[in-house]
Amino acid sequence: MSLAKKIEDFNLNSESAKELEEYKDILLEWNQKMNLTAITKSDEVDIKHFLDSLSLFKADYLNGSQSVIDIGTGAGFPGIVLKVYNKNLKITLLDSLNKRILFLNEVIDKLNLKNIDTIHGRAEELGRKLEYREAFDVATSRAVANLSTLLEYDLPFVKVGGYLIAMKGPEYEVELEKASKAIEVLGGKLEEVVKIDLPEEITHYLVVIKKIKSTPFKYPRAGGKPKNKPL
Ligand SMILES: C[S@@+](CC[C@H](N)C(=O)[O-])C[C@H]1O[C@@H](n2cnc3c(N)ncnc32)[C@H](O)[C@@H]1O
Repeated sequence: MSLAKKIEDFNLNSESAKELEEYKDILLEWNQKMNLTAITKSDEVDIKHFLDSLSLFKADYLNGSQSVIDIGTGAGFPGIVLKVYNKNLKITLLDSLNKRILFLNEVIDKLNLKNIDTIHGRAEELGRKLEYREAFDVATSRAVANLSTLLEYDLPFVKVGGYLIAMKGPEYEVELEKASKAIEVLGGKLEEVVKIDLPEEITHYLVVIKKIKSTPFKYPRAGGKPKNKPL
């Protein structure tokens, strides 16, 4: 099945489809020299990286010109794919591993993407900086941390009235239960959970948290606490 066929639901235009093919070529080439993804078959990249990232458009939060920060973006999932699909989005890609940032800069350059930045650093440190604090309409993360930890990493970046969209597997229900205190303390409210069915019987969930009040300044906590001692 071609990429175009698999993603026909999304009405991807030919320019975006070409960009995704080029992105895949760069990803698989760089992946031979550095560890960017465990997914190395072209077809698998289409489904598990591209289609999965595009699934964020199934929820109605990214169809305008929102500012979006993708926290723990790794090789650019979902952030680069969001930009390729909706050129109006203002995207910031954040990751704590500099070699991944170098890769992302190369992709941005080769695909000639505009209005997209990269930041190298740890979410729990950058989220305390005024220039990033409550500066984004939407934060996204896939495969970065359990939900309680993720809330402390991501919600400080989100404007009041904005959203965190966490891409999760079937374990999301247990994570949500454990995260009820973190959601409240950090200024969030569960908005909805969107079920995503991908080919090959893969099911994912978008856990959407709305930011309803400012995150208290003592969060995110220092010293690895968000990860080691989740709220
Ligand atoms: C398993 S990878 C997932 C990458 C990508 N989101 C994906 O789904 O393919 C997790 C990424 O999060 C980054 N990361 C983990 N903790 C982080 C933190 N506290 N701040 C920033 N980046 C972090 C790692 O460097 C890594 O690139």
